Amino acid sequence: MSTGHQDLPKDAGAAAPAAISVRDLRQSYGDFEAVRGISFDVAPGELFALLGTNGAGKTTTVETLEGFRRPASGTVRVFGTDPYGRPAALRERVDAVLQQSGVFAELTVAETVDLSRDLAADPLDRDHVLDLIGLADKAAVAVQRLSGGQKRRLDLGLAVLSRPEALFLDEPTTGMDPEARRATWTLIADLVDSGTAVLLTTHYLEEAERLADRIAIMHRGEIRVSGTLREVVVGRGDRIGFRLPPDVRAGDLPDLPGATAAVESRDGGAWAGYTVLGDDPEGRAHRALAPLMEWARGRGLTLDRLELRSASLEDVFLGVADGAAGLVADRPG
Ligand SMILES: Nc1ncnc2c1ncn2[C@@H]1O[C@H](COP(=O)(O)OP(=O)(O)OP(=O)(O)O)[C@@H](O)[C@H]1O
Repeated sequence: MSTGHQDLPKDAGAAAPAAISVRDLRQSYGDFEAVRGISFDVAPGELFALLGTNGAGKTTTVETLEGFRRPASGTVRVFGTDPYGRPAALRERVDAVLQQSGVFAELTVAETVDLSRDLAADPLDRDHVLDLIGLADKAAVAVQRLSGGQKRRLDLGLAVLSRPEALFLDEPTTGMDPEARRATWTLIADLVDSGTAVLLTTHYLEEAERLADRIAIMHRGEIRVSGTLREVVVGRGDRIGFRLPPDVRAGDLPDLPGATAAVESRDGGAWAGYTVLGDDPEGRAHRALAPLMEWARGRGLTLDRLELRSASLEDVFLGVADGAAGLVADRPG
């Protein structure tokens, strides 16, 4: 079995040595620089989500870590080893679900699993793998007759059956229905709990919110934002919203501490929205809400559909895509 982590190279001073390490990575296709100096680490038992706009450089980064591309400059290491050329020492410890699946279309699901099991040192049982990916009833079906989502589940099963210590997942749930996606999240979370280091790319922000210990958002080859989910959303403020009461105009809305107000038309009505920023992320929403309620009480108003929420990962992502990432905390660099 290859899941023991005790023989990892020691990294003096660090609590957990990085399983995956990227430093100042640059990659080019001809004259075009697709990855422009990015750095991050992923520890054993940690899931790091690499998010980003189309063409941001995520797949290029994952392919470099997988050993398919040599860095133009900078270094990448997986368990302290240069992955370029896919050295044998890493092949037993690392697996991946890449965007292009490499399975044979004519083989059955069971034959495909068996083929991968033959290559692994201490693989999971075939039936266990099929149960994990919800394809037990498709064991005798040819891969070419699976749906797109089922093929993706098979790809994931092939990647996890070798019990990898590091796993690269490049958009692993694309094409899956919501139930299969949730089952896949459980499978991935269990792997992380067992100590696997996972690098995930996804366009499903909810997937990153559910699974990621840390997140980075790439745009045009650079990491624009990184940190824990809390760290990346906190800089974009909390949101207070309600339906603008009849006879109240934008100019009548009260000033709230640390907040800016806006009125927008939506669902055929006018809505008031405050963005609450401030040095005290834990208490700032309470401090803004209290005078708002006081104002409403003083005017005898009810604030219909009143909502208070933190900024979402989507708010942060859209800010990055707009080039407005300057508001957000913790840029590497
Ligand atoms: N083989 C290639 N030759 C030339 N340019 C390429 C090649 N592969 C990728 N690129 C370009 O490099 C940039 C980064 O591509 P990459 O696939 O890494 O992005 P991505 O973040 O994974 O995008 P997506 O979210 O759309 O999958 C894009 O502008 C892409 O057009």
